Amino acid sequence: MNLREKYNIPQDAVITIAGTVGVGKSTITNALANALQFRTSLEKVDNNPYLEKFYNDFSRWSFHLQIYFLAERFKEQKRMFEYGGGFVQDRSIYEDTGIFAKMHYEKGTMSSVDYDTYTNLFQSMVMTPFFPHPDLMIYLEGSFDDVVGRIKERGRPMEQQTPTVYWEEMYQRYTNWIDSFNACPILRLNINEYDLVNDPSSVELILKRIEQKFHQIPSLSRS
Ligand SMILES: Nc1ncnc2c1ncn2[C@@H]1O[C@H](COP(=O)(O)OP(=O)(O)O)[C@@H](O)[C@H]1O
Ligand SMILES: Nc1ncnc2c1ncn2[C@H]1C[C@H](O)[C@@H](COP(=O)(O)O)O1
Repeated sequence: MNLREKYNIPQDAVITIAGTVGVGKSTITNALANALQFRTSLEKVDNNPYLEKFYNDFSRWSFHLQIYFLAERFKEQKRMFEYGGGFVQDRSIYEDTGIFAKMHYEKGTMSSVDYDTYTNLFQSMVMTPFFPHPDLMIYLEGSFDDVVGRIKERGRPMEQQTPTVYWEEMYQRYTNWIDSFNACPILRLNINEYDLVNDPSSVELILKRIEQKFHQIPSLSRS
């Protein structure tokens, strides 16, 4: 019996991983997909033509970057549902608008015209009854110091040069955003509850939590 069967996780499930930058989404995405024999939908940082420019000049590039991310995530969304599920996704599409676009608009690094254009596009593409939502969102949370420690340890130059207040603002926004998120069921996971880097077998603790969550919600407990 494989781990997916052991923990009664449907083979067509789509699980999305949410949480602030550096909290550990990519790490858990790969570990869960590997354990479940699911495909991954990864956020590609290296080939992003706007990301570095954006970190150098938020005002100049924030709109371009949001449009780019929206297009990429929408393509990925389509791919996941065309395959008939069986995916773990690194970051949900909801964070782009609920966290990033909103934050840049409210902080003055995206104009109101650009923000309106972006949110109209987002709403007509995503927030419609025709858009399939994930079966489960795993929301990763941890202390701000741990998260910033991980950003430093990972060492992406564009993130190192970004002032800590940027990560603080984002961290606060995530904390508020998740409390009112309701587009799909949520499993909250504290990053101190598992350690995929030093103890790969801790993926089973996470699978157990997913199984319990799927059981609590009748619409998720298909097999
Ligand atoms: N359980 C863990 N313990 C220690 N370090 C971790 C753990 N999970 C992830 N990391 C490290 O934290 C950094 C950020 O993780 P990553 O998965 O890239 O985060 P995200 O995708 O959320 O930005 C990486 O250097 C990664 O190796
Ligand atoms: N929608 C976004 N707007 C601005 N920046 C974003 C967005 N989505 C991701 N990012 C940035 C944040 C990080 O620097 C990289 C990758 O994110 P990570 O949380 O490390 O996977 O892209």
